[in-house]
Amino acid sequence: MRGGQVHLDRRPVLRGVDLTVRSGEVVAVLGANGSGKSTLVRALLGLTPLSAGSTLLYGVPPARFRQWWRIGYVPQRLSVGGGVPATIREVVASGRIARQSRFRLSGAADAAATDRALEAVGMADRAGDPVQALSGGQQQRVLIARALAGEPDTFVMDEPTAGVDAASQQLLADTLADLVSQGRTVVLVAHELGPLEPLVTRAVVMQDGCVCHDGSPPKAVGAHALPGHDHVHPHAPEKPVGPLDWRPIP
Ligand SMILES: Nc1ncnc2c1ncn2[C@@H]1O[C@H](COP(=O)(O)OP(=O)(O)OP(=O)(O)O)[C@@H](O)[C@H]1O
Repeated sequence: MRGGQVHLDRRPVLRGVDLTVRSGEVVAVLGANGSGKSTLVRALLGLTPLSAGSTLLYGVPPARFRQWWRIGYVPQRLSVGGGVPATIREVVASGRIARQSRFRLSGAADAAATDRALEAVGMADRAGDPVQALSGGQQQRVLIARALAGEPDTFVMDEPTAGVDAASQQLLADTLADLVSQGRTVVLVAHELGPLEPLVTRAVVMQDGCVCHDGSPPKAVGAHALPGHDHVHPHAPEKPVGPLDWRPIP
């Protein structure tokens, strides 16, 4: 992206962003609520139109880009079934569509990739269940599996671990670590990196529609020590008081 600007409701939401993601990088897009993280990744992919500047996917403007199988996008918001009754397996298998054509419909390779993706998110035993019956975190795992099934070169994931339990977060981290070791590229939006933290090679921090930091990821602090971090944790435990908090005076 060069000089990328986005206006939503006539309000500037991206204010001139320059960002080049190179092959094999694992980029974490961090920042406070409303700083423009989701808008940035959507605009990078051409899903949200720019009001100024330009963006290229593998060197091609989104409107002319034809190799969509190379990109696996995991949106932030759920609506996996889109209101249409569908099983988990059907949604995950739809991740193969960009690889299919009028001349080559679904085959054995598609079924195998769908099976691997279901396995990777721990959903193989529920493949026949309707997606509508799943919790938010489970639906998020289905969206991740859909992207995995497409076997893309680049994953663009908007808060892939939001609402996802710790075991599934670790499963995702292990799967991504494998893919990264094979040279895949990852761009992920996150509030908390959690188990994904060791994978991250570069942090891009958004603040009020601008990139305010682009470089090495913070060490072992998640997003909390970064500028612009001010989001609220409604369920954050109170600091313990009493005997547990007691420390000897040196
Ligand atoms: N469809 C829309 N119309 C108008 N304003 C929007 C729209 N979508 C997002 N915005 C505004 O754009 C700004 C950036 O939103 P965005 O979702 O990109 O932020 P974010 O950093 O991803 O936030 P969060 O961490 O809460 O997901 C916010 O102020 C938001 O209110």
